[in-house]
Amino acid sequence: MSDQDLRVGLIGAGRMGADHARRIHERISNARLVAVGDPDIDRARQAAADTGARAEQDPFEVIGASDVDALVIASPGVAHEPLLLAAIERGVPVLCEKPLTPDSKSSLRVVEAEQARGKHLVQVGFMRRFDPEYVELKHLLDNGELGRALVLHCAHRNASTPPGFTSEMMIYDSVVHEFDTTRWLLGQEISAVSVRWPRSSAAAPEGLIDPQVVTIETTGGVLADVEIFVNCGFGYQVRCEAVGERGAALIGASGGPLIQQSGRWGGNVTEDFRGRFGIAFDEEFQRWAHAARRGGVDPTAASAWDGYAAAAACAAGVQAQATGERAAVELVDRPDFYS
Ligand SMILES: NC(=O)c1ccc[n+]([C@@H]2O[C@H](COP(=O)([O-])OP(=O)(O)OC[C@H]3O[C@@H](n4cnc5c(N)ncnc54)[C@H](O)[C@@H]3O)[C@@H](O)[C@H]2O)c1
Ligand SMILES: O[C@H]1[C@H](O)[C@@H](O)[C@H](O)[C@@H](O)[C@H]1O
Repeated sequence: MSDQDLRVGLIGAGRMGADHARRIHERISNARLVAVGDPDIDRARQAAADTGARAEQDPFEVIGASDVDALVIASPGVAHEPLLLAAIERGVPVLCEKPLTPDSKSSLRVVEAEQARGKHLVQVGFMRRFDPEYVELKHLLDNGELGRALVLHCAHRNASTPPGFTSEMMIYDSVVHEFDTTRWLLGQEISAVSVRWPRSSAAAPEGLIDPQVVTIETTGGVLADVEIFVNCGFGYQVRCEAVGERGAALIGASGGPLIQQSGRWGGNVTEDFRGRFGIAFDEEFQRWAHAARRGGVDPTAASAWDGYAAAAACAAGVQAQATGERAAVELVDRPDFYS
């Protein structure tokens, strides 16, 4: 620990926030956790325990604290907008968990507030951009080894959903990752979204149609299909196969080492995102801490604009889900500030 450390305030101390608290305390160099804010003070205390950080019930106390140099927001997506606007007003760098906000109008307000402040302060926690396999896939696409990309086949499976998880959340909380990876991998915007579904799994909670199949169209003429299955029961899987004119590449299909033991042959499936993307989260946070110590954001991470563009695709996805019709994505012109 040194006087030069980035002093981090964490907001939201649930599953993700508690994991980020440990990450900052144990693995991120030149950063230390100084405050944790959560309306559920017990959770704040639990996440702060053994880190030397204090716990606050009012998240805005953390945002306004003079000993906080930078913020991590890990409250639910519906709570992000007011927290982000307060952080931008204070002028501190913020790593906000995905989604930036659940809908495109509120995401646009965040983008406008950041522009008005005149400084890049917000980055969005689309951690797949830091996953070694995704990085390699992007490299293959960028250097043309697969030829021009034509199709992406994606599968996104969660073992189960927390209480209150809605059909819309399958889009703006889950498929939002594929909206971001599609834009990032291809360097193209999303132009339209369609959603269809097979018969629902008996394991789907009441009111949820699960799985669903989302089709993404891009401005460059690529099609991506996404199987989103959030109560698959067996674990966490995220796969992406890119098919190009001269080859195809698949990531996320291996389950680590091939094990033969006690009548069993095969690999492992991780329980949740913490196992599958642990390295990506660490890399994301280390680079963010480095940039935030200089008062800015990591240029390789998703910006507020990327968060807004993903939210606009989510809006089309939610509309397509409700109407059964293909929905076009409505996006404002990209300001020079984000070029
Ligand atoms: N990148 C990933 O793979 C990944 C994985 C899981 C969650 N997330 C994201 O992290 C965020 C949190 O998700 P989670 O699964 O930890 O949720 P969670 O429900 O487990 O925890 C959320 C916490 O935020 C607190 N909270 C609620 N309203 C708040 C407010 N206004 N201000 C501050 N705190 C508030 C709750 O009391 C709770 O402790 C979401 O944005 C989610 O999409 C990202
Ligand atoms: O909030 C979580 C998280 O973003 C996971 O990475 C994703 O797989 C889940 O579907 C989502 O609900």
